[in-house]
Amino acid sequence: MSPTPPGLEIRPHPTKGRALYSTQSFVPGQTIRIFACPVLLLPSTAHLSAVCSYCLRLGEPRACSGCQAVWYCGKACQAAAWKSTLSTVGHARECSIFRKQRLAGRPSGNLPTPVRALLQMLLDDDVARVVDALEGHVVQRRGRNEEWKDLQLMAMAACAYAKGRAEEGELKRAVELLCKIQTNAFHRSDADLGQVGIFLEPTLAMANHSCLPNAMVEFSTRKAILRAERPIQAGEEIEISYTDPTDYTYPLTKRVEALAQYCFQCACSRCTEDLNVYQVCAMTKSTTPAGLSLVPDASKLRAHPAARDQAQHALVKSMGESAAGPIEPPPATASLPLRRHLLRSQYGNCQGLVAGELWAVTPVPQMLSELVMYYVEDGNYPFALSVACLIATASDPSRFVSPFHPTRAKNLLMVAKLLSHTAEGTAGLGKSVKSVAGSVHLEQDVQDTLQDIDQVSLCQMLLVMVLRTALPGDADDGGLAARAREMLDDIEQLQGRQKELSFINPWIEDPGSEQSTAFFDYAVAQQVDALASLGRAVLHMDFGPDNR
Ligand SMILES: C[S@@+](CC[C@H](N)C(=O)[O-])C[C@H]1O[C@@H](n2cnc3c(N)ncnc32)[C@H](O)[C@@H]1O
Repeated sequence: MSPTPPGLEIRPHPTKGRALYSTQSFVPGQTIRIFACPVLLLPSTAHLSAVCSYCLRLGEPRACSGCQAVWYCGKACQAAAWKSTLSTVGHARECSIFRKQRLAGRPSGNLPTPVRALLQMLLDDDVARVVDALEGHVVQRRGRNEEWKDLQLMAMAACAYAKGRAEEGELKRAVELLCKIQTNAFHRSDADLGQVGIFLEPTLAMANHSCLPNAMVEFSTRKAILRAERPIQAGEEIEISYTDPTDYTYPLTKRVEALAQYCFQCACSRCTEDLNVYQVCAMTKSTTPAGLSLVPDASKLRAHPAARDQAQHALVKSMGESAAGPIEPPPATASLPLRRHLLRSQYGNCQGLVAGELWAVTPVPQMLSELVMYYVEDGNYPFALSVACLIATASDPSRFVSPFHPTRAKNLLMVAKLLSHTAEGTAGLGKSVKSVAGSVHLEQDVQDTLQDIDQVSLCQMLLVMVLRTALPGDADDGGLAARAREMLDDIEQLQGRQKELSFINPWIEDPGSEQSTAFFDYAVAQQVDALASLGRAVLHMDFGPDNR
């Protein structure tokens, strides 16, 4: 294994095997380490023709003319991917194999992701040796019949591709390598695209899991960036979440299910005491710098009744567990009326949570995101905006205490994007609200609120917040920050905003000053809160019990 980079140390842990420890302190949002030399980085099969196989950027990549099983966004990425490096296997080694298979009428573009990953290991002993040193839980996995059969089938397929026919010993080694890949590879996801591939780097693979993590992993092109989510002291273990890319707030049973593939039981206090999101939020000391959170007064978040009240806690537990099962995003091809119908029934399942103002309890935030998409597709931007504000104020800050959490940044950007639509003209606004709403008062309220708000300034300040919480360099790598920067550039071109800028610029320069804090509260926090209140009313009117 390569030497551990500075700032980090790998040491044995009394119960978790090895662990990653920090050798210095880190503040929330700070980059702990960038891992730019993965031993494995490839798109998942479902995304093969949608992202570049080298940089994993979304686009319209073109298939390699040799094998037609791998796609690149341009010549530079194709050339960079061709040769092996010290850490990764070059495409040259697999291309000839894929080409032969294609000529024999067996296209390789639909091989399962783990088979393609294992094939790379089998083609390069140096890379395989690095993976050999990792934990694979081979014995436990052998005891799980179905999983073991799948692993053997995939190993046979990879061996057949690599060598034609495998000896028993080779097959055994292939299965073991596959176990190690399954235990240590990350689902390479980003806030925008979800899971688009897998990423494996041996030092990062030493990070253990907690449902109360103090660090997070974000991906940008070929890099994984380990970032502090909470304050970390020198000597402390660095723990990340292994469950659903950016979400460790699922109900306990769902988390246990998700962690089964790693063959351990989590013993963090979220698990052992079955704490709900509000309890975790209440016990987390927040040190959010000014100008980063839509709920600057964290004591408001900590005071949620579900953090203290036993009856509310019981409600969160029973309703959260029972409602979390049925929430599935509607099929991409579903018509708007069908989506509306599905959302109605999901809203009905979540009624107890909604009535208790438990907006941060899974699956409510996921359902709210679906509702935003529904209103967007229906062209009703004001309603979409009001529900997005509800997510940004009543769901996200309680679920993810750190304002640097990528889900929070993603939803802030969503609010900003929707504001850019609603700000476009009050005529369009009136039309779109009226065409959908059933209540004259609510239509009027939404219109009045939006007309009272300086939507352009609000949008500008939210974009500045997105950039403040984004990864350094993200704007150059085409991530969320790139889009925020582009929108901000457009706003900065607008003429005649001297008066607004005389307030906004001092806030940008010194968000912590008394004047800036008061301005932020008035211009951002209160306005988003007002829209979020309308979001509650919109949902009640459109999806509530009277409308089913
Ligand atoms: C990606 S590896 C992490 C490094 C690992 N500890 C090692 O020694 O190689 C994942 C494995 O670490 C162990 N692990 C991770 N988080 C754990 C936790 N919270 N409690 C116990 N074991 C854990 C499990 O064996 C899991 O399959």
